[in-house]
Amino acid sequence: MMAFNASSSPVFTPTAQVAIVDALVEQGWYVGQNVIDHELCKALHHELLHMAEHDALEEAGIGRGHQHHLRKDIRGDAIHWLDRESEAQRHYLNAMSELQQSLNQALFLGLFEYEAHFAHYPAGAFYQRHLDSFRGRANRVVSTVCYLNPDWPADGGGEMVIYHPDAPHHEIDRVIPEAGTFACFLSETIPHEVLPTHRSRASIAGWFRRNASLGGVLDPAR
Ligand SMILES: O=C(O)CCC(=O)C(=O)O
Ligand SMILES: [Fe+2]
Repeated sequence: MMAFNASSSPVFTPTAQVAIVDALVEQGWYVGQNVIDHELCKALHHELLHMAEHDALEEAGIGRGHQHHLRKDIRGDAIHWLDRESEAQRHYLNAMSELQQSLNQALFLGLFEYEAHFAHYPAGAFYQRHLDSFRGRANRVVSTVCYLNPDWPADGGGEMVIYHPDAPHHEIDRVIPEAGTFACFLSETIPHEVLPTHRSRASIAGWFRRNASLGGVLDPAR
């Protein structure tokens, strides 16, 4: 696995963290290009491709717990949950902890933990329009996506479409999954989808969560 030197550079560009918080307050979503350190993206991309080549990814499903099932007609990615097993993962997760603190200070969201998985969409895969959290479930509060693909071609497909919270068919942005791009949005209100990709597409999807207690049963982390 590619060694990654964490002492090299900060994960976020200095202004990004402030811009993310401001955008979430103002409009509920944020997209920035060249925001995540390129060397880090390269190391994380390498790690994901290595797992994809060695059958170390699991097919992603929908629903949690007993309701979890595969639906290739809804989402076609394969995933691996981040587990701090590499320096690159630890560096990324540490930056997300910092972002969590900024979000809590500015938005009083009471974010409690962060979970994230690598996602690999093979050519032809997509993820239909969805919300990452259901209103009132209070589990996933803020979603993040970090893209890992260098030199994504104009005809590569695989864009993430962000829709208006009050008009779920009204497109408000289309995000090219280029390495360095970071997206962040409120999980309960922002509908989004991944358009069919024409080539192998790599990303890290993550969620800041609140600790939701459901009738005394703690909502499982995943
Ligand atoms: O990869 C993306 O652009 C978004 C993925 C997504 O919506 C999800 O995993 O919930
Ligand atoms: Fe999503």
